Amino acid sequence: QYVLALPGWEKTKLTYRIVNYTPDMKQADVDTSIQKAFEIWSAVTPLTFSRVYEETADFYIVFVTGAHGNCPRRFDGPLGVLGHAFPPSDPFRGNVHLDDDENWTASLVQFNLMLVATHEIGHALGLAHSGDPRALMFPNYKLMEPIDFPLTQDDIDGIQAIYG
Ligand SMILES: O=C1CC=C(NS(=O)(=O)c2ccc(-c3ccccc3)cc2)CC1=O
Ligand SMILES: [Zn+2]
Repeated sequence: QYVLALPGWEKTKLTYRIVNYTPDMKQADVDTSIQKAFEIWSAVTPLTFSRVYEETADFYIVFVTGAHGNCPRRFDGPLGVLGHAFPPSDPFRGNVHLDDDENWTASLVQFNLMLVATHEIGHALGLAHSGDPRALMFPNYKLMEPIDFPLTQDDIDGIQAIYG
């Protein structure tokens, strides 16, 4: 009986750690933005995400710039790529890196952390980019109105194809 290599995580109870903070925002706003980003995905999947503080976690939210640690990818200074994350099939899975050469906000001013974090967490859960310009997994950042943007059906179809 072969084990199906699911493109997603093999468990539904997942944990995340906020490793460091950006100087652009109040720490409480970072906490809230990240929590909401995870909630968006847990609302449409059987997945749950709980925050841990010291021990190992499934997801690490890290603010970094340029070349960072042993990460195979590097950032490009202000603008350009805002973040990157690794799919569940990748040995770096769970790492969600945000480019701290960007200006991070909790408002409509770019770049809204919750928006970008939701996109990157979508990747970390196994989603690729979407062709739907309204989708959260669309490759280009654009501010969504209103700020409590809903997932599009395209995003929901994508994540439910993996976690059903
Ligand atoms: O794998 C990649 C490669 C390039 C990326 N570009 S980005 O960091 O500028 C980015 C682009 C779009 C978004 C986004 C799109 C729709 C809604 C919310 C965010 C977030 C980040 C993001 C990414 O995850
Ligand atoms: Zn990285």
